[in-house]
Amino acid sequence: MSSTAPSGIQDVLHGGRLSITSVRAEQVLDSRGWPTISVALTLDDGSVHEAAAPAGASTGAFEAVELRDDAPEYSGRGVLNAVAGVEGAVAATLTATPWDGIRQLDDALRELDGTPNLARLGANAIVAVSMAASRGFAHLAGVPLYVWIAAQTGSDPLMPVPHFNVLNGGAHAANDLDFQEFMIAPVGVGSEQDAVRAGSETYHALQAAVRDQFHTAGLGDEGGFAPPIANPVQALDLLVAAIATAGYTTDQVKVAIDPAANGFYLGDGNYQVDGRRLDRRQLVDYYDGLLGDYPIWSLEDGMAENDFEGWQLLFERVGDRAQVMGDDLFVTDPARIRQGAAEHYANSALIKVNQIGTVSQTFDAIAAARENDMTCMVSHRSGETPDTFIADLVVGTGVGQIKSGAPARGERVAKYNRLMSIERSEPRLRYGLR
Ligand SMILES: C=C(OP(=O)(O)O)C(=O)O
Ligand SMILES: [Mg+2]
Repeated sequence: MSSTAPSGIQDVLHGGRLSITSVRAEQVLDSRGWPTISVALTLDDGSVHEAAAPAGASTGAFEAVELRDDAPEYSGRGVLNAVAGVEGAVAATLTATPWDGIRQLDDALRELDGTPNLARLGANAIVAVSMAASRGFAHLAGVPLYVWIAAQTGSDPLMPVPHFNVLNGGAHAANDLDFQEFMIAPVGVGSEQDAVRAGSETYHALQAAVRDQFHTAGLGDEGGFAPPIANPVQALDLLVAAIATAGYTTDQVKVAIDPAANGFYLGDGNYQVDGRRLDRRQLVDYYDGLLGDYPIWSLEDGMAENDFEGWQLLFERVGDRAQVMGDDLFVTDPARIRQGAAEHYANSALIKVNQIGTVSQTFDAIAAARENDMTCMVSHRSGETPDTFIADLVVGTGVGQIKSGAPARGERVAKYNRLMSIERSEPRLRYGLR
């Protein structure tokens, strides 16, 4: 544990039993304007702890599933059934007994749901309850959420490198760009403050270029620009030019991409990128070329979630030069991460709390990655709320990387602002990659 933790790790681990007196849930809107669920837990000391579920658009087939209403309202995407489940069965369970720890509470939620993928109560309902309960436990321990998370996971807190998604394509934008995310990562600056500044300055340099060249500043779901381009090379040229225009070198600010290859997988080992059909070997050649030509340090979901042969080819070719990361491949599932390590699919795992559904299983996913010398990046979803849980999660687990979209739009910057606030409150925390 870091020297930054308050005195007595046992106090943090066992701040007391969580006595929940009431559970409230409601339907609110996410950043795409679709309903999501927000939960508030009241404790016996009168304190209230809230959390809201995010929602993905390019979801993996093996994720825990959301519960959406089968009703005409909100095109069937309402969450009133999820709300009713939380205020009914979940509330009855949570208020029946005090809770010793988050794992005990999460296990009870899973048992109550009774399905492997949380389909009955909904992963959206359960994740919001689990995050709100974590805040309750941190409150009992009298420490910031990230300190409680560090104690739960035996981690050294670390300020992460933010990965700003500044050009959007795929399922997150209306353009013809097959690759979903083009991110800038200030790996070579000295602090979170400096990283946010680099992200903001590069974002604005890019904005000027996009306006100038395409006469538009239209945005994708994560706040990045979505100009009418189709070729990933054109996107990377824009990015590298913006980094230089903003006055940074590519040692200071590198690039990360999430092609989200499920979105352009044709099946049978074939993909379609910018109108060209590529088999898995040709796609690996293509990535290899991009890694040679551009300062790309991290490549997420380069292959489709079921193209295991493709993952092995990709990892063998570029795994010594780049972070090869599984998102839809691993879905924050400890068992899938372990299997991926054993089969040499990747050296990194993306971490999304709502993919697995509970906070304690998210800790398990990070532990599984660590056991196998894999890195992790904590991630938002494309549909978000101003909830900042993931900012504390990334600092507390000390994994050193986060992605939360563009450095613009309230639901994205809430996380970056929380990171800077943690850094201001604890300036001794180191910034950088793990
Ligand atoms: C954040 C992502 O998108 P979504 O939330 O739509 O799955 C992603 O694919 O990494
Ligand atoms: Mg992804």
